[in-house]
Amino acid sequence: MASLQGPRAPLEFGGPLGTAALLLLLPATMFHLLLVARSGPARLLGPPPYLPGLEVLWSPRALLLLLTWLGLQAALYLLPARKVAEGQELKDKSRLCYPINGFQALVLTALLVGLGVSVGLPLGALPEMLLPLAFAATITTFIFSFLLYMKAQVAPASALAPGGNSGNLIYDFFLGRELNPRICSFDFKYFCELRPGLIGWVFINLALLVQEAEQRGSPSLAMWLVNGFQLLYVGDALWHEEAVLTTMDITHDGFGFMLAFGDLAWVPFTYSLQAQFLLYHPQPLGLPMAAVICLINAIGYYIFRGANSQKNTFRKNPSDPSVSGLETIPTATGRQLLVSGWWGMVRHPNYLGDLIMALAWSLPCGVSHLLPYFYVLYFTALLVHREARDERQCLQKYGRAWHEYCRRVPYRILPYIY
Ligand SMILES: NC(=O)C1=CN([C@@H]2O[C@H](COP(=O)(O)OP(=O)(O)OC[C@H]3O[C@@H](n4cnc5c(N)ncnc54)[C@H](OP(=O)(O)O)[C@@H]3O)[C@@H](O)[C@H]2O)C=CC1
Ligand SMILES: CC(C)CCC[C@@H](C)[C@H]1CC=C2C3=C(CC[C@@]21C)[C@@]1(C)CC[C@H](O)C(C)(C)[C@@H]1CC3
Repeated sequence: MASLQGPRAPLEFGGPLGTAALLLLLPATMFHLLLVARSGPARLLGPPPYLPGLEVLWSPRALLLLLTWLGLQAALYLLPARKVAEGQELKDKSRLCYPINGFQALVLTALLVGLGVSVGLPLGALPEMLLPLAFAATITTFIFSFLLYMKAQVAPASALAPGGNSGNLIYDFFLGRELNPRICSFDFKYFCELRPGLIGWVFINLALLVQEAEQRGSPSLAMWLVNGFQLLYVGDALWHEEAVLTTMDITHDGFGFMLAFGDLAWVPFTYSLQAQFLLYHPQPLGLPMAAVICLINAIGYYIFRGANSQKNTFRKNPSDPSVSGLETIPTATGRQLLVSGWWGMVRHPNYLGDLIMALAWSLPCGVSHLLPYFYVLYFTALLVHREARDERQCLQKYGRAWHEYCRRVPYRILPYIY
């Protein structure tokens, strides 16, 4: 099939071969982590304790639970929103509308789960279902991505993403062809990015905490910290939901296997790894160390939130008093680049804050195992790769002004180091 994207569009993730490998590697890694977290030695780099058969992985009950969860989150998405936000301008100069009711969905889900628990819903039984749930989520995302691929076949050219339309089936299936696949006003990518997986992650964490309390009388301090930090992260993402409309995922990437699997399977089942590890490998944690870890998380959050809010405010209204005094570089597009404040420190201060928080989420698990640090390692690789992708796109968008920005702010993520 002929290439549908420009002849100069570079292939990402190692092209068709790299993406074919990732189609297998990502689910395999997720299952490896789930199996190893509950094994005695919990060795990240060792073999899994056993290879589960279909009788362990396949459960109609788990599939039903997953579909009920997706249905519930979709229903909450469709509830009246406190605000409807406009997305970035599209190729055809139009803008899409998005409901801002993610935080409301989190609160309503908490109320519904609370109600369920009060009438006997066994939340503490969820950890035992993680393997079949992850399997159901994997199958569902393969089918979902296939449907998204088929839907893109009939989408107009203006609705296609800049990447993901190379003409190679595997590559395009992985990256995603359509930028904003929708049925009526229901936006699949926006829905998946922030709702079922992210909210599912905090409820899996909560179930692990409840199970720990059932096994040992009360949740450990380490489990409280991991739950608290990650709830703050998810609550923050939903509170600032509108900001996701300017991320690369929404404005640039198509919706295919990478994001569908990432949002619906990878996030809930691997981002809850620290809490999974703690349930099977309790770790002592004293108050002074807990205080230090809280401080690290607070510093990370302060940088992450400060940097993201500064850029979002500036992009929405450059004359807002909180950003109007900052130094900027003009670009040929009419947009400006911040060159002081957080964005004058490094070119991705928000990544730095996110990485500091990632470390704080792993530290409560002690230093006896590498496994709970998987998130820090994976996230560093993801953000370094993401930074390089963003850098390429910014260079294309801003040309000489971007070179000037790089000259004035030479470090990417970590001052004086990288
Ligand atoms: N937990 C997780 O798994 C993940 C979390 N994240 C987090 O998501 C958040 C969003 O990340 P992401 O979408 O990658 O990227 P950013 O929010 O960093 O956005 C990058 C864009 O910001 C704009 N920009 C860059 N430099 C400047 C500047 N100096 N002044 C003004 N605008 C600038 C450019 O777009 P333009 O000029 O067009 O506005 C650029 O394309 C981050 O906090 C990240 O840590 C990301 C991935 C995974
Ligand atoms: C499976 C692959 C290895 C890659 C999948 C990547 C996805 C898991 C991530 C891509 C960008 C993400 C973002 C968030 C979660 C992870 C994914 C989907 C985010 C919603 C987390 C919360 C933050 O506050 C945010 C800024 C809203 C994030 C946006 C990007």
